[in-house]
Parts: sequence; C-alpha cells; structure tokens
Amino acid sequence: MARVWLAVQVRFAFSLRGPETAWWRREIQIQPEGSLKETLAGLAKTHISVRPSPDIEDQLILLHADPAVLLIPNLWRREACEQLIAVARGSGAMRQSHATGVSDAEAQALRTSGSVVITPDITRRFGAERLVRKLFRDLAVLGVGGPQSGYGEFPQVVRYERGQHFAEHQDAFNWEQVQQDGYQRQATFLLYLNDVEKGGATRFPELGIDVQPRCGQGLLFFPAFKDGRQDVRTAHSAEAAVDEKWIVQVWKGKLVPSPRR
Ligand SMILES: O=C(O)CCC(=O)C(=O)O
Ligand SMILES: [Fe+2]
Repeated sequence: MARVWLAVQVRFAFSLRGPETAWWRREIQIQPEGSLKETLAGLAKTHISVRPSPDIEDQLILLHADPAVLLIPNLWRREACEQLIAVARGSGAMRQSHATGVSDAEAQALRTSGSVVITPDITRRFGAERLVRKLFRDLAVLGVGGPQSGYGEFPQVVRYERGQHFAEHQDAFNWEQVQQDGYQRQATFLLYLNDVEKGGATRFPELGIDVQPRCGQGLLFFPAFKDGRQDVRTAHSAEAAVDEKWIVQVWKGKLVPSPRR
C-alpha cells in the first residue's frame, strides 16, 4: 500500500514541477518515515547492498521504492560539471554512441547521441584526474556495492543535441551475454551536467517517472537482480532532446559465475 502511495506522490510532484519550484523538498516531506531504510534493506536482499554515508543519506530522494530509484540533487557544483563537459568536447573523441546487444543499424536508431569514454589515457591527457576521482568517490559515498566491490566501468560522457534520444532499453545485459562474459551491471549512476528546460527527460515508463536534467543532480538505480538477471522494471529511455543535454554515467558491475568462462 505504501508503495502505491509513494508512486502516486511522485507523479504528483513531477506534474507540479515548475522551473523555480524546490519540488524535491516537498517530496522529502511527504516521504513515508523510514521508507529509505526499508528500501535499502530490501535492495540488499534482492539486488545489491547500498550503504550511503550518513551525510549523504539525508540528501537522497526516493523516487521509487521497488525497484529503487534514487535522486541526489546538487551532488556536483556547476563549475565541476562544466569542466567535465569541456574535457569531453576538447578530447576530440566524441563519437556516435554505441548500444549493447544489437546490430550497428539497430543501435543507430536506438541511440542517436554522441559519447566519449573517459579512458585513463583521456583522463591523463586532459587533466581530468580530479573529476574522475570525484565520480568514483561519489559512488563510494553513496555506498554502492560496499567496500569490497571493485568493478566499475570507465565513465562515459554523453551529449544529446536537439532531436537526439536513447529509446527504451535495459542497462543490464541479457542473460545470454552475462553467461558468456560472466559480468553484469548492478548499478547505474548517472550525473546530469547541465540544466535542461525542454526535452531530454530520463523516463522510466514502467514506474511512471520522468527525471528532468538539472546540473549536478545524480540518479541511481539498479538494473539487475543479485543473481545477475535483468530487472526489466528499470527499463528507461532518454526522451528526445530539445535543449542540448550532457550527462556522465558510470556503471558498477560484478562478476557473475558463468559456465562458459
Ligand atoms: O540520458 C539519459 O537520460 C539516460 C541515458 C541512459 O539510459 C544510458 O546511457 O544508458
Ligand atoms: Fe540506460
């Protein structure tokens, strides 16, 4: 019952959102007591253990309880967001984004943005060490995966120009691929790098959630269950951009026992 109620409140908050409204503050006030703790306890059983440090816990907004979707407003300052955009632009390495598990032609229709993987080489060449460290420190502060889990992918900066989108998809790999690679994505951490007034929302159709990009705002969700199977309820899309949109994303993964490896 509480879950249904929470989802309804989220829709309500989004529909009321205006450019100057501190809607997430209202959202905190209407969250049922203890719901974040309950959600994290449930998450540890079904998906992944997430133990946020006490100073960030207060800033987490539970957009959806099961599956858990968390929003962290004002995680990065504008200056840092702009620096990371400048690294991506300046790298000269932005390319048409890839999509996993589909042919090139399908990928081009599915995902029309441009992106650059912030490899150690790009990090070094463009002096982005501090920014990359900050991304991983944020993940650690959010307590994603606990101190023992070392598997992160290189961060990826993505730009959507007017009309570009990423159609509905799963971030977690399909079971066949997991069996083949012995690796699954367990947490998606997305950080919005600019304010987007029109278009470009991250949409979770199954959950009735639209997240409008705000500079420095983080989004955290969990695309796979503990055993490595996709949690298809976390399907999401990037709606077509009207204003230009920039994000950076990091996936935290884990090795999954595989008969073929
Ligand atoms: O751009 C967004 O809002 C979502 C991006 C996304 O889903 C992805 O890159 O996997
Ligand atoms: Fe995604």
